[in-house]
Amino acid sequence: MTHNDIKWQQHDVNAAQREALFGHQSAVIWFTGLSGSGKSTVANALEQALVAQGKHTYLLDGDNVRHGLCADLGFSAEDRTENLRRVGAVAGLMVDAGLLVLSAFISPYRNQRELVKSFIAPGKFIEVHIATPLEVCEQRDVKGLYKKARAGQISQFTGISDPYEAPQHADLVLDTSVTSLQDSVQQLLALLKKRQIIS
Ligand SMILES: Nc1ncnc2c1ncn2[C@@H]1O[C@H](COP(=O)(O)OS(=O)(=O)O)[C@@H](OP(=O)(O)O)[C@H]1O
Ligand SMILES: Nc1ncnc2c1ncn2[C@@H]1O[C@H](COP(=O)(O)OP(=O)(O)O)[C@@H](O)[C@H]1O
Repeated sequence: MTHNDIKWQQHDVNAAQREALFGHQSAVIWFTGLSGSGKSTVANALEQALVAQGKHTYLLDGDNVRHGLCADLGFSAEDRTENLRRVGAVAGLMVDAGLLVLSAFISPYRNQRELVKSFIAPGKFIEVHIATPLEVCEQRDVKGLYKKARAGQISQFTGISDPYEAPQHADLVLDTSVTSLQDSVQQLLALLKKRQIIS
């Protein structure tokens, strides 16, 4: 496929104007971690806190995106990369629209997270590692998937039969086995303020 015949269209309304209308910066708060680590729970609570402050948000969640935009994809390394490429592109558009985007994807490989970051304007990609230990995630087994993975009923399950490459330079690391949900949200709000994304 070649894009030589497709030219980028410049529009007159830009991201900075949309941000000004919303009264806050746009950014992506990218949660990465094992299944059951707490990505969705923390992202959901942060979104509630941001909306309560009048911020404009959208939460992209792996489980939900895989019902639509990425319904054709599985869990091979290639499919996960394509899943995250599409989500990265969508998140980039949402940032351009002026939104605070929260995302909850395992995103297990460093190069996949770098790919996502490449879609986002510089300084607007905040990586949050939900570093809850595997033993705790497995004990929680929110969806019964670890049990199935251990029984060999699910292949390529992250942490069991597929790798998880922890971020080396995350903007924030939260372990939900020792940090309360309320504390996680407070730490995230403080980080967004420090980065001057929200006031
Ligand atoms: N093989 C395998 N490995 C990991 N996870 C699996 C697998 N099969 C199904 N699931 C369920 O799919 C959810 C992960 O989807 P993601 O889109 O976040 O994964 S990825 O970023 O593309 O790796 C994940 O959701 P969370 O538990 O919310 O993380 C699982 O519920
Ligand atoms: N301090 C905490 N922070 C976030 N989640 C917690 C915490 N303590 C227990 N949990 C539980 O852990 C589970 C995390 O599941 P979930 O958010 O779906 O994880 P993920 O999206 O990473 O798969 C939920 O059942 C949640 O109630």
